[in-house]
Amino acid sequence: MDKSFNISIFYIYLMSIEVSNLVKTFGKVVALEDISFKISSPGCYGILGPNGAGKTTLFKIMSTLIKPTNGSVRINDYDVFKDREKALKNTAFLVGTPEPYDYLTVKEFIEFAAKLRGKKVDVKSLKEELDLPDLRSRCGVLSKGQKRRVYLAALLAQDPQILVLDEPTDGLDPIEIYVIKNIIKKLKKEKIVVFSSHILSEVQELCDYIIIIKRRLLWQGSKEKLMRMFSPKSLRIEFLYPIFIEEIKNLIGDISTNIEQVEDSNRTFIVHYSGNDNDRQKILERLIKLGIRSFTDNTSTLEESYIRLLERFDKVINYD
Ligand SMILES: Nc1ncnc2c1ncn2[C@@H]1O[C@H](COP(=O)(O)OP(=O)(O)OP(=O)(O)O)[C@@H](O)[C@H]1O
Repeated sequence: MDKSFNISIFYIYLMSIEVSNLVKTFGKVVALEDISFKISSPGCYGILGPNGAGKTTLFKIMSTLIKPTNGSVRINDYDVFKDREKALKNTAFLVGTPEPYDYLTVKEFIEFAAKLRGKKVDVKSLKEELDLPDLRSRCGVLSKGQKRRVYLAALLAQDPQILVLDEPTDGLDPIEIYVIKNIIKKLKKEKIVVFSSHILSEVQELCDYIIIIKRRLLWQGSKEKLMRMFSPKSLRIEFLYPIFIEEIKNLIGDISTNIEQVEDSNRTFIVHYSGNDNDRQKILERLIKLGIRSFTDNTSTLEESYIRLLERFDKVINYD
């Protein structure tokens, strides 16, 4: 068997993050309550949750910045507190707003980061990839977005297997966001990228797997499954002639979960249904009697599924 193939299997096999029964309290505030999940293959993993849900607390524990009240985090099968050096050797964190050292030049800072991990770095190719500022500039004079890119470049220079990025695009301009998104898309093919952002279109674009926390773990699973389970499907139907909503209700009221009239139109309606293909077919067969001009399947967004999931859990979980 090809030797490089063997090595790459071994490399992938080693990558893992295992969070077990994690609890963190700050006095009376319970930030994390019994969180467990395991990540063990390359991809982009979105950690989502509303403000104060515990995401940063989780990342801080993973990076050993703070200790948990209970539970453990293992990275590449090493406990991050008991075997810190081995656990974090191939892991890079961008948590909070870390900044490169003011008095080092961009090149010096990136080389310094690589040296810390005993790696050689091609700073010029990183400059191209991340559209970095002049390598001779002192980091202290850079803008916020430039500093973020330089810091990210320094993390990449360490060639980690796992990257934990807490809101890496927060406060950046659209071009900078575009650059960082492209880097993540590239990295996730071979590495584990754990990523958090409040911009759910970004998460939808980048992440394959979603973990939602709100103090407790509310969801873990593929993005597709989340969107399938928490977004009822809908059809946008345009009729040939003006229609009263009651006429539609009379025909499909037993199948549709909700019918909305599109603003300023008495011909276009959004018909929500369970997502079942048979129901979709029945809706169209029955409404054809009213004269359909066109119809499209409305695609739902991750944001809609996320909001729906939180609403559902808020009804059953008492967070007080
Ligand atoms: N050092 C601390 N002392 C006291 N309470 C804290 C501390 N750090 C976090 N908390 C509390 O723990 C909870 C979780 O905060 P955390 O910053 O982890 O949330 P988050 O999901 O990252 O929020 P955001 O999306 O707003 O960044 C909040 O109620 C917060 O007030």
